Amino acid sequence: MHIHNFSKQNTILNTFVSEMRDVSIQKDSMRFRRNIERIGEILGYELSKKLSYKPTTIKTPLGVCEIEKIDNDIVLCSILRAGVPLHDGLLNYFDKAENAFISAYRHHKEKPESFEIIVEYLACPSLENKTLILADPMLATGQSMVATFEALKPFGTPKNIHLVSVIAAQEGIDFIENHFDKDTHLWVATVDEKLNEKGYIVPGLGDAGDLAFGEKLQQ
Ligand SMILES: O=P(O)(O)OC[C@H]1O[C@H](OP(=O)(O)OP(=O)(O)O)[C@H](O)[C@@H]1O
Ligand SMILES: O=c1cc[nH]c(=O)[nH]1
Ligand SMILES: [Mg+2]
Repeated sequence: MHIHNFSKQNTILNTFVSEMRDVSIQKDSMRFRRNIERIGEILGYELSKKLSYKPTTIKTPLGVCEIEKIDNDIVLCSILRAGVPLHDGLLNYFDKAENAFISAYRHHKEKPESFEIIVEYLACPSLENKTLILADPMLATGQSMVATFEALKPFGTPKNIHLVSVIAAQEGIDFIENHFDKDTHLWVATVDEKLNEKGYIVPGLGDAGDLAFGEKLQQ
């Protein structure tokens, strides 16, 4: 897997991530969602450098010019709920992309540290020979990403796959590397060192879905 971790470069991306982490700022849910969206825009721009391009002739009022334009059929798939603002950011740039949505949530069994991933809702176009961008801001254990990928398999085989996250745990990256093809790209704003006993990323930011959309009752 090709891992693109942008945290070592000094850019405004780190400011957006820091606002999402900061307990004195992150409770402003509009800013939290907007920061995920802005990160989606930046990572979308970065991943566009790995797409295929073809020369296109553009007619202006004064003449013609040759411009290299994206040649990929993109399907943008995000994992509900926290994936929604990241989806919006990516769709701001890949405005012609087809879209897929999948629900994946942690169902806690008797103990808080034991959970399974429940996939229920799935709406997806054909993925055959397309470029799949799979977006979820948090890559913790990696189980949601892998469960999503498995659920998408009946929809066809994508030509290339790009995974987009805001914060990943190294453990989650190690897990998904065993399930995705080695040509897969992971675009991530930052990588954190560990997970706690409940599978939350440390230092991380807490529960991204709750911060973006409010707390939910446990199922
Ligand atoms: O890598 P994993 O260990 O699978 O964890 C990551 C998942 O956890 C979060 O979703 P969550 O289950 O909190 O759902 P929500 O977005 O509805 O809050 C996040 O958006 C990922 O989907
Ligand atoms: O740290 C984590 C792990 C999973 N989901 C989140 O929202 N945060
Ligand atoms: Mg959540």
